[in-house]
Amino acid sequence: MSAELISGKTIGEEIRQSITQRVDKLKELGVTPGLAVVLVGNDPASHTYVTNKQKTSKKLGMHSELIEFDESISQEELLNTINRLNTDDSIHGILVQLPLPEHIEERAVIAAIDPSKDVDGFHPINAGKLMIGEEGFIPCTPFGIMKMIEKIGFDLKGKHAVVIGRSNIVGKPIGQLLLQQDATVTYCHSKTVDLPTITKQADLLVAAVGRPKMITSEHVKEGAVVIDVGINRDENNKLCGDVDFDDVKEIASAITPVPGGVGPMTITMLMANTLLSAERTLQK
Ligand SMILES: Nc1nc2c(c(=O)[nH]1)N[C@@H](CN(C=O)c1ccc(C(=O)N[C@@H](CCC(=O)O)C(=O)O)cc1)CN2
Repeated sequence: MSAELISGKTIGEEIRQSITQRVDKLKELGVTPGLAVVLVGNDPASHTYVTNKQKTSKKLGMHSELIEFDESISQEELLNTINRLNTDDSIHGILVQLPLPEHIEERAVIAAIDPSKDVDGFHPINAGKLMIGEEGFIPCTPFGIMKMIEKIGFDLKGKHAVVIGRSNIVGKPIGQLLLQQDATVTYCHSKTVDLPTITKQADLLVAAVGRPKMITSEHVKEGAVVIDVGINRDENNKLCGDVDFDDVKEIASAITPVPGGVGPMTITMLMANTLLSAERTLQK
């Protein structure tokens, strides 16, 4: 058996087309969605991601601002910038690219963003809203994963979903979203005993571990849907996920590739959240 490929490039493109139409409508009503991206330091991967965020937002007709700081910026200066963006009416979405340099407290920076502009969905208010099923902002990667699951028509009701990873950005929120769709959710992590016995029971397996090709066919049930959140480099410095794609594709029913799977969905859902934030200003 060879699994169906769940392409984030294709699904993302479809979603972006509908975003463009909604942006045009909003502009006719006098609101141009505005995104501010804050980048600190010189991490090459972060640089690529923020460039893509900027390019994509502009392509969709949004207003986009990139604010770059040297690695040595103080936390206070960064917080001042966030405060300014919080009160700027042309900005509907603010994000601070992670990771931040060690001398800056990530939690304090995230908490300083106005929750109504927190298009990353990382603010404690939005994390809490997600937990109790209230409308806020859904973090972009888990949001993208849910869109992919919806697109392939996989009904989560009563299914066993196993999430490997418990980060605030991916693992915890995706578990909550799967639960909201009536899946039975199990979280696994670095201290889980006998991982394959648990993952082998999964109808849907989400791997967000950060270890190249760690998940093999030994971890996967025949016919399972496999979502790979990892972005790693293999022994030949080639981009790969947490899942050994060539091995697992033989037994899964559907699988996301790396690159071209979950990653591109993250940026698309950031655009969706920015648009949503701008649309909400008309409801106030
Ligand atoms: N403030 C945030 N920081 C970070 C987030 C986030 O959602 N908000 N997530 C990641 C980085 N990230 C977006 O910021 C991101 C990562 C990967 C991709 C992507 O499209 N990956 C490609 C491969 C890219 C490559 O060639 O290296 C893929 O999987 O096809 C998009 C966005 C951490 N920081």
